[in-house]
Amino acid sequence: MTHATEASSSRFVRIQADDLDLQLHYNDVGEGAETVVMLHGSGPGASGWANFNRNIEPLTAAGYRVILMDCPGWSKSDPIVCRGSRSDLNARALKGLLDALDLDRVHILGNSMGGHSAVAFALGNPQRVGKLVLMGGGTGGASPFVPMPTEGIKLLNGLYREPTIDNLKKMMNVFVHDASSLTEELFQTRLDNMLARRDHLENFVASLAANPKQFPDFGPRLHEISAQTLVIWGREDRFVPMDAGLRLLAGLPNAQLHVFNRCGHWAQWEHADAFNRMVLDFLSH
Ligand SMILES: O=C(O)CCC(=O)/C=C/C=C(\O)C(=O)O
Repeated sequence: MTHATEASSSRFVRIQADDLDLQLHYNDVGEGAETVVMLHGSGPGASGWANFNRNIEPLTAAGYRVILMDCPGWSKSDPIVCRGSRSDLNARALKGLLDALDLDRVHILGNSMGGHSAVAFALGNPQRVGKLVLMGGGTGGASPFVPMPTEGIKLLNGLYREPTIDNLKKMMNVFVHDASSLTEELFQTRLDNMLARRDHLENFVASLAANPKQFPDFGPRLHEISAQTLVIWGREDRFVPMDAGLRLLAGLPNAQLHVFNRCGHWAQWEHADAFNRMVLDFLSH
């Protein structure tokens, strides 16, 4: 079997859905009767491939088709200033992508902003959702325990305003529990991704100025989602605190929660092997 690369799986599609008319970039890997869509987080330079490079192959090897959607305003997707709910904007973009690909029903795995967007999609399109996996995200809203914005989000916003290698390292050191796992190569790749699209960086800052609360609190509506949901969190998450995972567990009728010890905001990367086994088990039962 040949391994897919970012380049070999790179695709573009024009979506025209409601008031959205833009070009989206996505990666399409593997073949299978069931499809898992992966939605990345909101950091500068993030993309589906950057967030999930340790998770694609185990899923495709198990027989799933994996679609990595780059949200509007990230990577090779079109730029946008978001003045309303970014969770809902991404959900509309996902609906446009699934319509274009003729996919009726998919599982959705979302990281941070991707989790918020997966929940927004499930609320608007319940019949199109198989199972949900939410890591470090799923709803906005205040933490009862941790001052907000959190340390990680402050660093993330600072990096958007001043995209330097020093600010990138400060942010990434807070991403993970064990910063010794971060390599110079990883920093450089992420820096290159960021600086390749200064329009995305500027638009994110403009979006925050237009609406500081880009990710609404879905708490009051979580009970509407009947999809089986696996919520995964890092105990040392300094971006979106673990109590958000408890709010999801309390609100989603069919949710279970797994908390990794010694883990920051990137559970799918920091604990990739255990994460992949857990997701495969969850999807197949
Ligand atoms: O503000 C929030 O609730 C979401 C923050 C978020 O999505 C951060 C994600 C960061 C990454 O995963 C990344 O940049 O790779």
